Amino acid sequence: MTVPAEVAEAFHADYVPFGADRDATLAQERYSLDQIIYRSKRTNGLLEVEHNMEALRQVSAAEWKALFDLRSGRTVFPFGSGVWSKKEWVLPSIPDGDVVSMFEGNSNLFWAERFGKEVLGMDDLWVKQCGNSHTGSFKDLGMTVLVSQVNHMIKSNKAKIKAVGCASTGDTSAALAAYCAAAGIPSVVFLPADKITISQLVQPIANGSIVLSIETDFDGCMKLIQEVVEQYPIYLANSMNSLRLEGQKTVSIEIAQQFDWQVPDWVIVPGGNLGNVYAFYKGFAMMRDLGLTDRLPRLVVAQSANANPLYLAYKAGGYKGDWSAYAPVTAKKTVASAIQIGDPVSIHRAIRAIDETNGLVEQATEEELLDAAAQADRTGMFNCPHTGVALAVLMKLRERGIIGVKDRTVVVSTAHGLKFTDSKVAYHERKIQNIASRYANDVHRVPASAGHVIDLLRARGVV
Ligand SMILES: Cc1ncc(COP(=O)(O)O)c(C=O)c1O
Ligand SMILES: N[C@@H](CCOP(=O)(O)O)C(=O)O
Repeated sequence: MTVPAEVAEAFHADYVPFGADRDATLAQERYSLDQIIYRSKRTNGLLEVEHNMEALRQVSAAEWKALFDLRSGRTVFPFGSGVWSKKEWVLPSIPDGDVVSMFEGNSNLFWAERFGKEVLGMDDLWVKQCGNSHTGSFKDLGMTVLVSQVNHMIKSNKAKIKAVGCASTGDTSAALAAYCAAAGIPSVVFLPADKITISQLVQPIANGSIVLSIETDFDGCMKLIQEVVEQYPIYLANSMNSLRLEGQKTVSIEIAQQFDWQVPDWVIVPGGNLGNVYAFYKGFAMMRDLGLTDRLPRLVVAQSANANPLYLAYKAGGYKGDWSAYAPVTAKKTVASAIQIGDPVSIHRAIRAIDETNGLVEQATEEELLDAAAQADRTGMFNCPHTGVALAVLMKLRERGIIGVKDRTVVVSTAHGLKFTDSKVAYHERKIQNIASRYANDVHRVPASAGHVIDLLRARGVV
């Protein structure tokens, strides 16, 4: 299956202000993706990548499904990538040769059979393993798109870019560093000093980034990078840049694809800077609008109780559509360090995603998220703390009967647990203050004698 050239010619995307689909006056403002611009000149709000949907409708839903199914997971560059298998819906105009891809996406949709059945009484629970990827988090999905576009702009002399930069709690920086290194483009990462894990820190170091450890928190780094990119030829790689979301939205398309083009009832996404939940919404909405699916799932944002500005606004009225109480917070320390964010850049995008999907917001305390991650690990997963937040939220929503026994539910695992071993080890060693470590598993140190070994195994009931 190929798209006829005369149809493909019309595929095109531009930047428009966020909200332009609802306000015709905003829709008049429009920029090429080859321009360096992150905010609307009129509203100062964020931008949105808008596709020529009429052109995409010239291909039927059945043809799109067949095309995506044919390409995914194969070796033809760049279409074997989970992201680039949907190239026409992502960056239709970029030449294939300018794409910087590590064949990201196509991640496992894990059937959480034991956790679902034994802990929650559910048999249709799935975990989308976005951390099983090149740099160990979902950020690869967005970064392949952003760095490809930068590569294209540099190669075709369309813009003056000397480096690509981001503020990061550790995962965006890892992805940026790797994709830039692959393309031979310099990168700069702004990291909050002592607030990311050692495994995350070593990633941009190894990939040759300029690594800044800044004496502030993530929100402080985010403000700084915005100041710097305004004045110098450094291109911004945070999800504030809507190119990132074009890649991240493909994960919802991939989930539907993995369910033979069925939409789940619920998708639970850990939220920090809040770009990802909007990317999920965009992907699901695009599939529905092009007729591949017939509905949207209900999206749940799962926040750490120590970094919960969206949750507070939801409780204060967001649940009935009144978000006026929203205010940034100062994020407190959480083991879910990648979502230790108090002033999320994509707040309005997240609100849109929740309102449009009849979604909701819930939070998890440190103990709840650590226990949930450990309990699920006992059934074969190896969860990062952010996935722990999403799992703890799922447990709460099940207990309250909001998520039903039969509901098809997807928990989004956003990073690999191996990037967060410090807190996992501390949990099992019962070394986290005020945490009971109810699901801790001890390491048994024994003398090197068969007698001691057998005594231990007997005590544990396995001999
Ligand atoms: C592992 C992990 N989970 C979840 C998130 C939250 O994603 P978002 O910032 O798009 O809400 C991030 C980054 O913010 C992350 O690195
Ligand atoms: N968790 C993120 C925070 C920045 O998010 P972004 O999606 O806006 O880049 C990280 O890993 O840095």
